[in-house]
Amino acid sequence: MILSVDGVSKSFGSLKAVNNVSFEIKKGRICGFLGPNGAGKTTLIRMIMDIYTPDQGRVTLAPDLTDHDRKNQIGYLPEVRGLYTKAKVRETLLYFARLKGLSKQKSVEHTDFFLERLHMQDVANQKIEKLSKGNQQKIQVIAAMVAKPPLLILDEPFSGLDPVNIKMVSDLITELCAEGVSIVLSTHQMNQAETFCHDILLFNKGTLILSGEMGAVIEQFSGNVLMLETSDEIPPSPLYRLIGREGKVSRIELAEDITVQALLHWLVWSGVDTHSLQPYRVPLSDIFIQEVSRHETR
Ligand SMILES: Nc1ncnc2c1ncn2[C@@H]1O[C@H](COP(=O)(O)OP(=O)(O)OP(=O)(O)O)[C@@H](O)[C@H]1O
Repeated sequence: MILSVDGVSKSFGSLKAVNNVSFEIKKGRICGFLGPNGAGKTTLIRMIMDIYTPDQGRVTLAPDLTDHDRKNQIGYLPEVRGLYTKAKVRETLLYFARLKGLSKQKSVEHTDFFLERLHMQDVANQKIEKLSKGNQQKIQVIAAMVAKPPLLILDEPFSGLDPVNIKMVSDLITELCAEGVSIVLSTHQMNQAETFCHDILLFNKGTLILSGEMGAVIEQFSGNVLMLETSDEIPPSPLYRLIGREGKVSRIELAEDITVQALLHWLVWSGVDTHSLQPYRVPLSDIFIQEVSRHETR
C-alpha cells in the first residue's frame, strides 16, 4: 500500500461531493479513478494532495514516506493546467524538478530523459506559449513526473493528445510503473483505462460504487458468456442461450453447470462447423454505464 484513504468525506454547502470513501492504492500499480462528471474524483484528489482538508476521515501515505511533506512525495498533473507560459520548456521542467527536492545534477538528468522520451528535445528552449496544445500537455505531464516521485496522480493525462502521443505517454506511464512508481489515473477514456490500469475505483455522486482488480472486474461482469464463430447460424440448445449474432459470431451464455468442454463435445456431435470459441470480455465502458445507471435508479 502506498496510500490509504479512510472514510473520507467533503461537502460544499449542502452538496456532499465525497461521501465516506475508503480505499488503498497498491504499490507499483496503476489505479484508474473513474466516474461521470461531478462524481467527486477531483475533490478526492485535492484531499489527497492536501489542497482541501476532509470534513471527515483520513488520507495517509505509506509509513516509509514522510507524511509531513506529502506534496514532495506525489507528482500531480492537475485537472486545471497552470504552467507559466512565458517561461521556456526546459527551464520550467528544471524548476519543477528542483522544487520537488532533486539536486541540480539529477534535475538535469531527469529533465533531459523525459524530454527525449516524449520527443520534445527540439522545443526545449522555446517558450511554452509557442507550443501546440498537445505539446503543452506533454510538458504538463513531464512536470508532474520529472522528479520520479513514488506516487503520481494524473488527471486526464491524455487530454488533447493525438493517438501517437497517447501511445508515447501511456508507454512512459507503464515504464514508470514497472520501475515501482504507483500511479493514480483519472480518466474519462474507458478504452485507455482498460488497456493499462491494473485496478479501478468507480465513483458516482461522491460514493465509491465499484472497486477491484481490472481483470477480476471484467470477468465478474462478463459472466458465463462466450463468442462462438461458426459458418452457419447455431441451432437452439439447452446448453446455452443465444444473446445475439453479428456476422459469423454468436454471443452465447452457457446454462448453469455446463462446462466449455461439454459445449465443445455437443458442437462436434451436432456437426456445427466451429471456427473459434473464446470468452466474451465486456468492455469497461459497458460496465461503467451499467453500474452508474444502476446506482442512479436506486
Ligand atoms: N470548490 C467547489 N465549490 C463548490 N462545489 C464544488 C467545488 N468543487 C467541486 N464542487 C462540486 O462537487 C462535485 C464533485 O466535483 P468534482 O470536480 O470533484 O467531480 P469530478 O468527478 O472531478 O468531475 P469531472 O469528471 O467533471 O472532472 C460537483 O458537483 C462539483 O460541482
